[in-house]
Amino acid sequence: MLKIPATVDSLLEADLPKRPVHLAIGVFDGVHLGHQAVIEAAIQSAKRSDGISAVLTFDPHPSHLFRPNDPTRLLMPKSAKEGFLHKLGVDLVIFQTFDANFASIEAEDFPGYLQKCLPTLCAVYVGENFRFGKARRGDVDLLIQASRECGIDVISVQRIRENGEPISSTRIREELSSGKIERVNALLGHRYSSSGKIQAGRKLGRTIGFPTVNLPWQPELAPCYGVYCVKARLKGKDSANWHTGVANYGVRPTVERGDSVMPLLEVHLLDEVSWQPDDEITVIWEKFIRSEQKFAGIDDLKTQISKDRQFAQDFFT
Ligand SMILES: Cc1cc2nc3c(=O)[nH]c(=O)nc-3n(C[C@H](O)[C@H](O)[C@H](O)COP(=O)(O)O)c2cc1C
Ligand SMILES: Nc1ncnc2c1ncn2[C@@H]1O[C@H](COP(=O)(O)OP(=O)(O)OP(=O)(O)O)[C@@H](O)[C@H]1O
Repeated sequence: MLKIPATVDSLLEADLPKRPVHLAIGVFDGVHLGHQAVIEAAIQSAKRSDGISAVLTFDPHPSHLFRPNDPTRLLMPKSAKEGFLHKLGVDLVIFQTFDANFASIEAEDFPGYLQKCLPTLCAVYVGENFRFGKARRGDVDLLIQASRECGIDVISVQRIRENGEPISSTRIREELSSGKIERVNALLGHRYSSSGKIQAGRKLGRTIGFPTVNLPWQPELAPCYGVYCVKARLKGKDSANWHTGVANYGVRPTVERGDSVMPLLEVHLLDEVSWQPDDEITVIWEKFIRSEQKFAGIDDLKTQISKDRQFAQDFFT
C-alpha cells in the first residue's frame, strides 16, 4: 500500500509507480455509505487492472473559502478520514488545498489538470450528483465530455439512498446534532468514534461510585450533549479488547458552574480497567440514552447514573 499524503500538484515529484490510477473525487466527510460506494468502485477497478486506487479530497473544506465566517463543521477529522480510507483499501490519499487558485479551474479544464498531475490517471469515480470546477458549473455530463478528450473514463455511481432519501454528510450532521447516534451509524455504515488521550479528572466520579476516564475531545461538530452507550479500547496494546461503558458528553451542569466549561467525554466502563492518564483510547458510540441534565444535587445525579449504567448493561447483553 502506498501511503503518500500529497497535494495534487506535488504528485509529479512523488515518483508514483507507473500503474493506472483509479481516482475517486470528493470531500467524503464521514466516509458514509454513499461515499463508500464511489470509493469501492475505484478500489475494485484498480485491483482488476493492477492499478492504484486513489482518493482526491480537500482540506480545508471548500466552505472555508466560500463562507469563512461560517464554514461547515466536519464529522471526521482529517487524520481519521485518511486512516479510514486506507482501512477500506485505498492506496493513495491526496489532500488538495482548496484555495482560490484551485477553485478557479474551469470545469472544462479540470480533467486535463488532473492528468498533468497524475499522468497515469485512467478513470475518475464520482457520485451522479457531483459538481466541480469554477462556480460548480461542471456536472457529470460535462465531466464525461471533457475527460473523453483526455482519454480518461468517468464512472458515475448512482446515489445511495435510505428510506428514499439520499444519504449525505449534511443529513448525518443533523442526526448527530440531535443525538440520533443509531441513525448516524446506520447512514455512515460504520460507528461514529472519538479518539484522544485520557486526562486526569477531579476524581469526583470515584467518590460518587462511578469512576470515569475523561477525554478532552473537541470535535468540529459536537454531538448532542447527553448520555450514550459506548465501547472503548486502548490504542496499540490490548487493542483487540473492546470494553463496554456508559458515557456522558457535555459540560456537567450539576457540578460545574459558568459558561466557559469545556465539554468532556467521560466514560464509565462497566468492567474494571487500569487505564492511566495519557493512555490513548478510541471510543465508539452505540446508543443515545438521554440528554445531559442539571440535577438538584449529587444524590439525584447518582441515582440517574445508576439507571444509565443499568440501561447500558441491558443494552450490551
Ligand atoms: C453515565 C454518566 C451520566 C452523567 N450525566 C450527567 C448529567 O446528566 N448531568 C451532569 O451535570 N453531569 C453528568 N455526568 C457527569 C458527572 O457530573 C461527572 O462524571 C462527575 O462529576 C465526575 O467528574 P470527574 O470526572 O471530574 O471526577 C454524568 C456522568 C456519567 C458517567
Ligand atoms: N448518497 C450518495 N451516493 C453515491 N455517491 C454519493 C452520495 N453522496 C455523495 N456522493 C458522491 O461522493 C463524493 C463526495 O461527495 P460529498 O463529499 O460532496 O458528499 P455529500 O454527502 O453530498 O456531502 P455534503 O452533504 O456535505 O454536501 C461525490 O463524488 C459525490 O457525488
